Amino acid sequence: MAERSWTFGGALKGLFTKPTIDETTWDDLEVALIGADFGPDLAEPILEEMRAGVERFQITDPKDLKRMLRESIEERLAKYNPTLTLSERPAVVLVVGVNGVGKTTTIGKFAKFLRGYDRSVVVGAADTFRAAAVEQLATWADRAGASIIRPQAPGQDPASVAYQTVDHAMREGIDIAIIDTAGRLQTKSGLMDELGKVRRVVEKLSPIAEVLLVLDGTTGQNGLAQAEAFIEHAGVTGLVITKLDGSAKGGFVLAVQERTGIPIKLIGQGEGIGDLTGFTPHVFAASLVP
Ligand SMILES: Nc1nc2c(ncn2[C@@H]2O[C@H](COP(=O)(O)OP(=O)(O)OP(=O)(O)O)[C@@H](O)[C@H]2O)c(=O)[nH]1
Repeated sequence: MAERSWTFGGALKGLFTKPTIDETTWDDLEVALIGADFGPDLAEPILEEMRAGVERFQITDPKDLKRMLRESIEERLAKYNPTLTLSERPAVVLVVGVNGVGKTTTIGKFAKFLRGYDRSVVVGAADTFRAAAVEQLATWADRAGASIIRPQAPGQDPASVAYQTVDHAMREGIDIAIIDTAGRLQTKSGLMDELGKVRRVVEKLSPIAEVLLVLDGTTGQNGLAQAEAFIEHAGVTGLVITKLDGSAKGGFVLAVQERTGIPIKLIGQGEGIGDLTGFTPHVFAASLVP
């Protein structure tokens, strides 16, 4: 991840190469933070903290300010625990989020990621209304070396597919069951009812280990507004931020964690099957402020 290019790093470059810290430093830093989608709620306190630090430690070298910024971001990112809880057997993972954010791709990448740790995986295609979605998921499962439970007929009750997936995992001794869910229904309450039913039915067999909400990192704060219903109703335990490859919006990662109080657990950085990593605040902060 460290070798990825982050536009935010570029935005800060000119800033930290000036010979000394002056009044323009603060304007430039504010513009850079807002531009990188930290949002005003975070940009303000970070700026204040940096100003106070510069004063207190009599810092004049922009390089020292840069180090202080990186440390502050890391500390803020590390406030939540990014560890996935997958010790149950099977560990049931529900993946939720609106369509188009990269949910299917993430499930494929996640299955591959887990296979890399020698965990067996079954994915459940509980987004049953779109045949194309089932096929797309099947392709990813195949590439990842995971098995798949599909609906027997289009439009089959998503909860029954989810049930069959967990049941299959239990019978076959499969370590992880990842369940894809619908991202859009006619109404928000319909969607939440459906998710609620999936949960109840699955929980008859096994506790749910993780509910991962997938968010598109390029849509920033807007994307978060779209996902509000999931946060309120779906019992989300972790966030997955996708499409961060080459994104200028890396600050969104910190903003979304602070706004929701839900830890980031996975980061998607490309369309390839290997382009998913766990979330490591130290590495991420170093990528944001290189
Ligand atoms: N650059 C980049 N593209 C991604 C990433 N994750 C997903 N995508 C792309 O985003 C698009 C949508 O991804 P899907 O996985 O189909 O999204 P979805 O949420 O399942 O959407 P539906 O299939 O419409 O429900 C695809 O073109 C993916 O290749 C990522 O981390 N980086």
